[in-house]
Amino acid sequence: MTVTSQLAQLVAACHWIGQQGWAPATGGNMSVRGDDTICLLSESGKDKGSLSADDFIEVSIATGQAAAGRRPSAETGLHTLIYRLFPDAGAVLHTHSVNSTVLSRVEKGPTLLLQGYEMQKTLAGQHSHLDRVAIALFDNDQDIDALARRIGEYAQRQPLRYGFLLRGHGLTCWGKDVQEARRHLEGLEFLFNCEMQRRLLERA
Ligand SMILES: CSC[C@@H](O)[C@@H](O)C(=O)COP(=O)(O)O
Ligand SMILES: [Zn+2]
Repeated sequence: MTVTSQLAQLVAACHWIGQQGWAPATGGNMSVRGDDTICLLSESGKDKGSLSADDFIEVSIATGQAAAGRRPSAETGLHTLIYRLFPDAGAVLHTHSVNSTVLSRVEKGPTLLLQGYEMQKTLAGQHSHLDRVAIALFDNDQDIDALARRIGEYAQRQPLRYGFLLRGHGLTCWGKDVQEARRHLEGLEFLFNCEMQRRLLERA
């Protein structure tokens, strides 16, 4: 698949994310891999629900640098980290849904455990609701380089799959291409919604 067609799919995914209410008030950022060395990343501060292909900036995966005069996402360092850690990652989606923002604060442990849900099978390689899927959770940080270092160190010690939650901030997830990243996002958001409601009802 060409980068041009992946970018067209990413733009469509951004519009869909906006319609879901998962990128309010310019929140969120999205990217697609160009090749081993560059990715195309959303420009900082734009409404991610109404982006066009021109709003994506070429960024070096090694350095996070973009061409002079354009400002890629404030969270560039998280996208480039994912492309460096996972050579198979072809697209990264970061969103600010209410469920991911709240659940990531309610869960105090290092991972959000998902088990017992048929929809776990929306995640690549998952075949049974009986298996446990652990979504990593990190405390938020305005220092993105420090946050990226912390996530990188975690990935050296234990598996980091599908995506991670930042406490009180949102979800960052990826896939081998835009289609898979979008399926992971939709599947995880569905599972977060279920988990929120289950926790609320079981408390009552
Ligand atoms: C709108 S506040 C959220 C931002 O600080 C950030 O978390 C975010 O997701 C969007 O930043 P951006 O620089 O536009 O990619
Ligand atoms: Zn964000």
